[in-house]
Amino acid sequence: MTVRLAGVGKRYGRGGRWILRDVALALPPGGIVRVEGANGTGKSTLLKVLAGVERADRGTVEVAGRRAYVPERFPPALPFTARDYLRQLARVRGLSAGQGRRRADHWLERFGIAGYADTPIGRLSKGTCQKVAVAQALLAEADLLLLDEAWTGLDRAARGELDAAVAERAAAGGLVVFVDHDPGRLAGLTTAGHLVKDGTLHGIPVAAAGPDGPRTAIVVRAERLPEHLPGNPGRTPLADGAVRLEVAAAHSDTLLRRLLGSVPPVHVHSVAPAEHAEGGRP
Ligand SMILES: Nc1ncnc2c1ncn2[C@@H]1O[C@H](COP(=O)(O)OP(=O)(O)OP(=O)(O)O)[C@@H](O)[C@H]1O
Repeated sequence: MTVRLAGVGKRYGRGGRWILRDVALALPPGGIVRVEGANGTGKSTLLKVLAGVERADRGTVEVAGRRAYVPERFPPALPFTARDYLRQLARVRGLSAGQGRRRADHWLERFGIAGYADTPIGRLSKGTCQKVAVAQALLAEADLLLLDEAWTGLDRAARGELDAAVAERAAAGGLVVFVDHDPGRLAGLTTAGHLVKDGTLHGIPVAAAGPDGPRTAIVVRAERLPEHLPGNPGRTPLADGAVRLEVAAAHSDTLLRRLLGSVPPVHVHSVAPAEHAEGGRP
């Protein structure tokens, strides 16, 4: 398990109201978990406890591995440029200077903000600042990624990138726990859901991409395919050297985005519903 909570209670200040009263939670690696609930019920509090930025007042909190967290409110007036901030954070997380540089540049590029890399964070627009907040968490490649309304304020392209990044993290064995008020967020990718109510968690159904649901086949040709791909597609080598990837349709957009952004490049030959795909279904 990446996360195991038992009997967790949290209140702010001695004698304060118990926000979380009795939370039990066990989450294995490789999942995407939705946390929902009405305003003020304790969703952010739960994520803070998971992130280790707030301590539980009772119960046990076990988290295996490295954590990264996008808080609901990102402190915007930091005395760094976006690039320096990301590099600093990478260093704090134990990455080498070279790795930090590469990952900072990678995420600045993916979120379309490389042009703002040398701008002090305090002068960035709200949405650009949010992209930096998201990038600092993603560059850690953490075992537990916590996203508190991380999509808020992002433009459409960045929301898609974040969706893809979440799918990639889960495909690589990471656990992602997110709070978002959009009920459709990561629909089809989410593996479990919990409602926070009256200080406890209640399991809720999620529209997971079932093994019997629609699938998409993508035929590609590449010198080298990335090891981890969103949705863990099945890979079938074809006679002409191409590879047929088959994935749950809900993952196909994120998989395509990942393939199109791959280095070395991946050439996409066809995309089709699996039953009509080139090469047929195995
Ligand atoms: N630092 C704090 N000090 C005191 N009370 C706090 C603090 N942070 C949160 N609270 C209170 O704890 C309760 C739960 O807040 P929390 O932010 O966890 O809820 P939420 O479900 O994430 O809400 P929202 O959907 O509005 O973001 C609220 O009543 C809030 O006022």
